[in-house]
Amino acid sequence: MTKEQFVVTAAQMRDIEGRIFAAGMPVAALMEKVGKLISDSFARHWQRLQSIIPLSPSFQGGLGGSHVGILAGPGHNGGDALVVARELHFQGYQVWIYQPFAKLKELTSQHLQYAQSLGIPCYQQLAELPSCDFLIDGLFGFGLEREITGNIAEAINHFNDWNKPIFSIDLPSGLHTDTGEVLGTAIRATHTFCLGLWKQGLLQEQALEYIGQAELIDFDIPLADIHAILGEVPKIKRITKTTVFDTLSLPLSPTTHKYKSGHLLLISGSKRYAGGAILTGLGARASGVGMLSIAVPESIKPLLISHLPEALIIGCPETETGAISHLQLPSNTDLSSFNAIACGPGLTTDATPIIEQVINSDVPLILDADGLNILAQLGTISTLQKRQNTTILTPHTGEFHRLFPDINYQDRVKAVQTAASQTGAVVLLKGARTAISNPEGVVWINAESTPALARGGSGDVLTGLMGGILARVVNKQVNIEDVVAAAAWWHSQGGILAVKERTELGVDAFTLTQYLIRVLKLSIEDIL
Ligand SMILES: NC(=O)C1=CN([C@@H]2O[C@H](COP(=O)(O)OP(=O)(O)OC[C@H]3O[C@@H](n4cnc5c(N)ncnc54)[C@H](O)[C@@H]3O)[C@@H](O)[C@H]2O)[C@@H](O)CC1
Ligand SMILES: [K+]
Repeated sequence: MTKEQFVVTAAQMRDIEGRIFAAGMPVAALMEKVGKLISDSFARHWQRLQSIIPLSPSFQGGLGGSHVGILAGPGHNGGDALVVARELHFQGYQVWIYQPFAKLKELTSQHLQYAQSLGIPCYQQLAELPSCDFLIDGLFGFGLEREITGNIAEAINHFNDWNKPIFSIDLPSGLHTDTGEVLGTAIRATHTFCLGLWKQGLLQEQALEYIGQAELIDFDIPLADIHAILGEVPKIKRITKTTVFDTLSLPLSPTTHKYKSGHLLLISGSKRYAGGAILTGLGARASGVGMLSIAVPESIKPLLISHLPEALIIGCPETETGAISHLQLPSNTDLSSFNAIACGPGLTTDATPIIEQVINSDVPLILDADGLNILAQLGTISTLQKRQNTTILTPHTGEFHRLFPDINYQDRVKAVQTAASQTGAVVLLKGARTAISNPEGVVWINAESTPALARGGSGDVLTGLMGGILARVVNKQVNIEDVVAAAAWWHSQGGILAVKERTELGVDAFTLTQYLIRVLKLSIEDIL
């Protein structure tokens, strides 16, 4: 595993840190190292930002004219900030410190004393602090243990109102390290320098409006110490490019043939929602699946053929409302002919018999959209107990609530873990930070995405893409949650690339399908 994949709580980080100190690393030396890494990273951002944001009227250009406000708290987060203050001072920035606390930890107090001896102005009263071009927030890190109130809360709100770039050290002060909840009030950072390992709270949706652009500052925590606390196979992980490429099974074997590259059956679409079937098909196309069959109502078969000439389109008898009434597979074919089935987009809830049929089959199955709505009507847990083979559920929040009305989804990580353990399925809960859990509670979080994907049809593309990957690799001893994670990552990276080229408004679901192979190509080039 790479450092980028680990996710820790405050307690775990403290234990990991404790091992490093017990092994002989001096606390002060580590703080020094971290402070230097932060100031270097800040300097890189400063170079970029000074050219694009309006600076204070007194700004003269050059480091000396750039006013940096350092917000220093009472603990070691404040200590980090004070090391940064000293480093930036020596690099030539004009630095001011805001430090409103009466009592500081020993090391923090020493750094403050030295900074003051260098002539760096230090203010305890907010009103005395001059206006700054940038702020560095070291008020609280993972040691925040209760709500922020009084003059500190007022100061945080005041800094947020300044509308200047704020660089938070470790995490924006005021966020709960594990849940991302705002404890009273919190700094709205434009950048967050997360120290050492990703804190769980930074991957929670409720934190997103506060963390801005987040980056990991790697300060060389030994892997042995991480594994000693998180276990050999950590429970909660962040999806990265490396994990995805381990799962995609590339390059192809030179002797492969189409059936070795998987056969996927998509069951999707209705007369009313024909587009869902097309988008699911185009998502599956990008997966490189060897054989693609798509079951749709007979009346939309010509439309599907025109969009996906490579696929076998199976026209099925339809209900009066234009939904598939029952599957009519070609002769010599039954459901066991397929490596995977993905089912749901555009079906309408009139397709109940189809869902019952695929649930009763012994084939790896993805249920999405109306597939999930029908499952909820049938009774989620009792119905899935009948399943022998892999099941993947891909709800958005509304569908999740219909499937699992008793599970509180405020803490999304806990919610997917509970849903997966109750059903035996792998559950993916869609959102700005999609979370995926297997029944044993192993969780993947997709930490990079774009709000541009919050559009109709985007989920259909994901279902097709995931179905195709599943069919390709399901017989290759992969973990099912890794397949789901690979699809989620690929889908959102496609969206991110599309935003770069077309803006956030330019990523309709069809356009997204056109970016999937492009982003894969760029990622492969990046890895090689
Ligand atoms: N984990 C590591 O290995 C490293 C951690 N470092 C830094 O150390 C930080 C953690 O340091 P600490 O444990 O000292 O914790 P913090 O610096 O996050 O803050 C703890 C202090 O704040 C006080 N406090 C907590 N909640 C408060 C509230 N609501 N209102 C007022 N005061 C409150 C506590 O009494 C304590 O004095 C990290 O976030 C990081 O910045 C780095 O120095 C180097 C390496
Ligand atoms: K902070």
